[in-house]
Amino acid sequence: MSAVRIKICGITRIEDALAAVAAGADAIGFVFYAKSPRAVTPAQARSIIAALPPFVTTVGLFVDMPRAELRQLLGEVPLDLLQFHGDESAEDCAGFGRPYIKALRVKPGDDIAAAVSRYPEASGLLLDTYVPGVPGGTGEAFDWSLVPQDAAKPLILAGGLTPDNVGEAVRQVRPYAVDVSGGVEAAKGIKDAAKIQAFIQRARS
Ligand SMILES: O=C(O)c1ccccc1N[C@@H]1O[C@H](COP(=O)(O)O)[C@@H](O)[C@H]1O
Repeated sequence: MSAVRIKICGITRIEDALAAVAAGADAIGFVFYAKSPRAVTPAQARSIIAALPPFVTTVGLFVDMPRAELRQLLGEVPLDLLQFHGDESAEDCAGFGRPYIKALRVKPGDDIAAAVSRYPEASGLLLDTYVPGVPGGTGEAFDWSLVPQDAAKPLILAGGLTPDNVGEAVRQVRPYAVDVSGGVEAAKGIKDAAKIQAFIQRARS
């Protein structure tokens, strides 16, 4: 089995992006959702991306952004992959000329395999925790036993992951990738380089 891929999300500063890459992250994520404490402007994201070395996937996170606004943003920021984290349908996610992943917010009793089948064009599905009224970035984990072992798409595990629980999460779920935001922060929107290092080392050990 290949090594689990790792995305560090909610990057707002060049130094945090470089710390993530130096620690071995495969992807970094930018939150384009104004209500998030980790929100960045297109200009901020562009200047962080300009500082990156090659072969780092840049991901833009959106929550029900109007199509015209998203199209304009994609003309301004060189994003490799789109992460739809709201109530977008498969049609809402398509037609932007970029691969995408769709976040599913998981709650007890959910049939994740059935939800995956609703997004046949997605590159993968990201599993986050359902918390009423909050689209994501809650720092809460869900019941990992709900994750199917034979999903039709690569699964990215998210929601409340930390350096302390990511090793067990990877052992139990065997996801394609893991995604973290709050678990590697010193404060909202500010990453902690030591936590990023510990997270990546434990995810892959
Ligand atoms: O990070 C945010 O503020 C955010 C806002 C709106 C939607 C998603 C958001 N973050 C994503 O949520 C998951 C889990 O985050 P955490 O590790 O539990 O803090 C992750 O994919 C973040 O990218």
